[in-house]
Amino acid sequence: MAEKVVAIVVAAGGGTRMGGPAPKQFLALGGRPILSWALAAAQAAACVDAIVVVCPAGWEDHTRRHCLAPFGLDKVRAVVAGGAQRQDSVAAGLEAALGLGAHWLLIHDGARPLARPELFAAVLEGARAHGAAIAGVPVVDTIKRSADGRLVQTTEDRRPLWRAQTPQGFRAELLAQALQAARAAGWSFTDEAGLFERLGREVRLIMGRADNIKITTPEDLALAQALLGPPAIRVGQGLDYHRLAPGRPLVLGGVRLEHELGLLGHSDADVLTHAVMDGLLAAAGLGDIGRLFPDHDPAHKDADSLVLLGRVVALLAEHGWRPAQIAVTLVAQGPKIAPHAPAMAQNLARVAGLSPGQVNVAATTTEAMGAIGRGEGMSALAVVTITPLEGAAEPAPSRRR
Ligand SMILES: Nc1ccn([C@@H]2O[C@H](COP(=O)(O)OP(=O)(O)OP(=O)(O)O)[C@@H](O)[C@H]2O)c(=O)n1
Ligand SMILES: C[C@](O)(CO)[C@H](O)COP(=O)(O)O
Repeated sequence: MAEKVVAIVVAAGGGTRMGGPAPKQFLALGGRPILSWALAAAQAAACVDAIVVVCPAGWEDHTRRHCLAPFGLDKVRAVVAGGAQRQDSVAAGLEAALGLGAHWLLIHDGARPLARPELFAAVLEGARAHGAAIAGVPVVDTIKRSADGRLVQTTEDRRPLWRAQTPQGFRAELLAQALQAARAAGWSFTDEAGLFERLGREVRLIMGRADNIKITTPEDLALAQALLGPPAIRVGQGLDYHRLAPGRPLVLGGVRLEHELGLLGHSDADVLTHAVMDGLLAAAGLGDIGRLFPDHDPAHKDADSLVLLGRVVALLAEHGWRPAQIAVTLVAQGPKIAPHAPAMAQNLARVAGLSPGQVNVAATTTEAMGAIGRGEGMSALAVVTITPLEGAAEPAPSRRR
């Protein structure tokens, strides 16, 4: 039977050097939590069989909802609470990993979002050969020593110096022994390899990459953002039709218009808002409103479509997206839409979290051609853009005011 490889992603630190509204691993980078990127790298590494996530105590639910659920991380088998020191967090992750039958461990910082999946494989290979291996990069700057942070004492020889990164790979039983020895002796280390060195064990260096940065300060966040490139924009199109019938209200963009006919449908049949919802769902790759709000579900009978739009916007947010711009055109022979278009745009903007300038409502007739021209119905076509949601960290359990 193949030996089991478990990645332990440690994300239980407080992020004190970063500051901010939540521990840094929950802050948004490119529209999604930093931790989710680190987990995605472990997930994408073919050599990793399972992942254990270590988060701050009290953040388990937040971690599951915001860092796991939206990202299809199906290798994650456990979310456990860490401790005050990194070592305690690794120990908590180790216990869960041993419970999963781990033979090999790859410890990775939840604060290193840009690690490449192939680095996991390279470190594992090094660990298999030597019992322990870590990613690292040679120091490239000239290194000065200063006792007081003002005056230089000496210039160090940088040639033997490396900057340690993660992943760090270990035979599981060796790491368990090392942690036990450290606990007994009261040793404390900023990385797991330090324990091995102290025990006189061999640790193999594997060439990492300079861009595998650990996000520690606000400057690192800006650098990581620059390395990721500009935020993605996605485009979606939505198209909807409804028949006109007597005895029905005519609601368009949440505005009720005086008209002898209204649109027929299971909900309030707000064709304009329906097209916008379909556009948003299409842009996020989340299907369409028929799938989300089936017309046989009594819960949606006569539903206010602006409320449904609110639910679509919330669903997008769960997947790390927010609306960026909405352009929607109503095709109707009458009544005259132009006087009401600003109020419709305002309604859509309010619910989508946009400013009115980011929403355009236009209308056209078919010059009396076809069914719509004969006043039998209306249609609407929306083109929308969405962008990654920034500041995805929700109000934090431990820092909620
Ligand atoms: N008690 C701790 C401390 C750190 N870590 C994790 O170890 C990684 C590297 O640590 P560091 O960058 O020092 O994170 P913080 O401890 O959060 O940062 P700070 O020292 O600024 O508070 C991070 O993913 C961090 O969440 C952890 O799991 N448990
Ligand atoms: C493990 C590590 O990321 C390797 O660079 C680093 O040692 C963590 O140290 P920190 O002092 O907790 O930032």
